[in-house]
Amino acid sequence: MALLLLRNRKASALGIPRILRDNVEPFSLNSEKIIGAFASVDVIIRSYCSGSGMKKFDFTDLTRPHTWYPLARKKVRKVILHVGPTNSGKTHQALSRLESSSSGIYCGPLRLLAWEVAKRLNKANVSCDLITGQEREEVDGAKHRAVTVEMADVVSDYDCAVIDEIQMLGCKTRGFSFTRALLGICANELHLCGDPAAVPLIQQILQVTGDDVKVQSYERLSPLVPLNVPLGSFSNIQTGDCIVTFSRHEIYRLKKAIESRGKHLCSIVYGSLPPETRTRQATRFNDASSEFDVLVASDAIGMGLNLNISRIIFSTMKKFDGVELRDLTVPEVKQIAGRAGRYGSKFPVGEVTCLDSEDLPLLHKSLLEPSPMLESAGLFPNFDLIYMYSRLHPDSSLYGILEHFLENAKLSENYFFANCEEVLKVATVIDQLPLRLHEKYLFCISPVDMNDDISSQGLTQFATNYSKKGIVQLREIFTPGTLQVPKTQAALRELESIHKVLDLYVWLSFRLEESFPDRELAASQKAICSMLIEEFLERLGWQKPRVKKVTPRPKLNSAVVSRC
Ligand SMILES: Nc1ncnc2c1ncn2[C@@H]1O[C@H](COP(=O)(O)OP(=O)(O)OP(=O)(O)O)[C@@H](O)[C@H]1O
Ligand SMILES: [Mg+2]
Repeated sequence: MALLLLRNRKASALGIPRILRDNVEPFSLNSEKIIGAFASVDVIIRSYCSGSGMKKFDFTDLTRPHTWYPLARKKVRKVILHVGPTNSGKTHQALSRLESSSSGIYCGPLRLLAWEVAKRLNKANVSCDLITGQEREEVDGAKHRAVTVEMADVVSDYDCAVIDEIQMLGCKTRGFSFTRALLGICANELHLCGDPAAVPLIQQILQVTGDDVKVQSYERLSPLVPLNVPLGSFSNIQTGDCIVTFSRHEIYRLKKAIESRGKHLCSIVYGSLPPETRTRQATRFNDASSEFDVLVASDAIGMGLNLNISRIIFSTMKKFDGVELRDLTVPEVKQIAGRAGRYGSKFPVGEVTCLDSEDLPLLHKSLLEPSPMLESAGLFPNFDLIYMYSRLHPDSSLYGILEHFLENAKLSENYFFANCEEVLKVATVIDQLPLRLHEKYLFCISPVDMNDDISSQGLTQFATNYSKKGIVQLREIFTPGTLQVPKTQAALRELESIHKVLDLYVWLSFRLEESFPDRELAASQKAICSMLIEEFLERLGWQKPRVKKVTPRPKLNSAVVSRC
């Protein structure tokens, strides 16, 4: 096994799932900025706590979050809400405006969407950087950037900004990053794309900012037809079908069941596949000349993506949400179904059905119902507030500070406090280490999956080594040259986890550059992981007994593996 596991396995029992995972950047942790910001924060604290006119400042008062972003508040932003059903051209319209702007930023919920946008802008000769928690692809002279929403920049001035899938501000875990982008981005024009269910809440939130808000409504560009007959049997699968399920085990089972009939080959997309593997699988499905003409996917395809899907088939209408097996919600059904028959794809009409007839009534009902109106948006204190609070309570652990915020935070009715259960779990581990507050905070918001043993051990090992030596060599936790094509599902799962640890190293290397010096090695090992996973996917299931016409891709070279 490539990872040298922790001696103390206790840490792995602390599960940190995916909450504030995709790198929240409410505070840029680069040393110069930290010192500068801390100095100004100290001035604020002194001014509140010194002298006879001392006034007690309540740092847990989060009722006026729009005041956290003074740069954005200097402008009256022209906010355009592009709302309508899926596949109605909302994002397209906002991107057209972004393309013609003198400078701009696109913020999306998925790396895949940010990639798509950077590609589109660069193709249109508008130089555009791609910035996600783990990637920085900078283009010379670029004045535009496509980012994942957690990387939204609230300290620069843009001509135009786009926040895609804005209804996600109601998401319990990631919502606060959308709120931060909504309140904090400083731009002349701010385009928000999403579900009409978010309109009243956004209008209410922006009442206090003084922005000029307009709503532009859209209709679906091509029809989406709910079918009255279920798929019934896999022998009815056709080219362009996408079958949706929510467990990894089911995805592999369905791929095998479809391919064993000898008519179709399946690409697969699910959340824990490395993002680059997901992109290649989706691209291969989209490519009309590829033999991979069917897609088996989880709801990882559910947001904003443009795929060549003719028919969505729900293999189930239930999903395990970490607590219980529940029915899919109306927005989930609409989002997923909305991937069929995208305008401009080779399928002008989209269809949607279920595998079993008993699921059809819920599908039909969900497609007819409007999404429930959003009532509040996520909020989380930025690092400045946490730091200020810590200065007044110097003995508090990060866990203690966060817990205090959680219990005492005062919010207006438009907001809810982000679910930070998972961050608290990391804080209990990190608080054991002799680290400064901002370092602890950084590890707490890193993209670690503490539900995953290997991933959580990776984080603990990185933080422990960092606290002891100030430098973390990748080789201390990872032995290059030991990666292999997985032969079993368990080995595949392990390789996916190793990919997550390498991804975490790369994430940390962008924030603690000198202390995590092996970014290139980690990135190259990550690439090898995804190639090996793809190798596994290709070997899996039934293969047509003839020469395959597959798009050339780098062959796995064992010499490369052992050299790295
Ligand atoms: N005016 C247009 N001209 C050409 N293509 C368009 C136009 N409007 C939309 N499209 C294309 O139609 C497809 C769907 O558009 P878009 O992605 O903007 O929809 P959307 O409303 O954002 O959907 P979703 O809610 O699923 O994100 C895209 O491939 C887009 O490029
Ligand atoms: Mg869109």
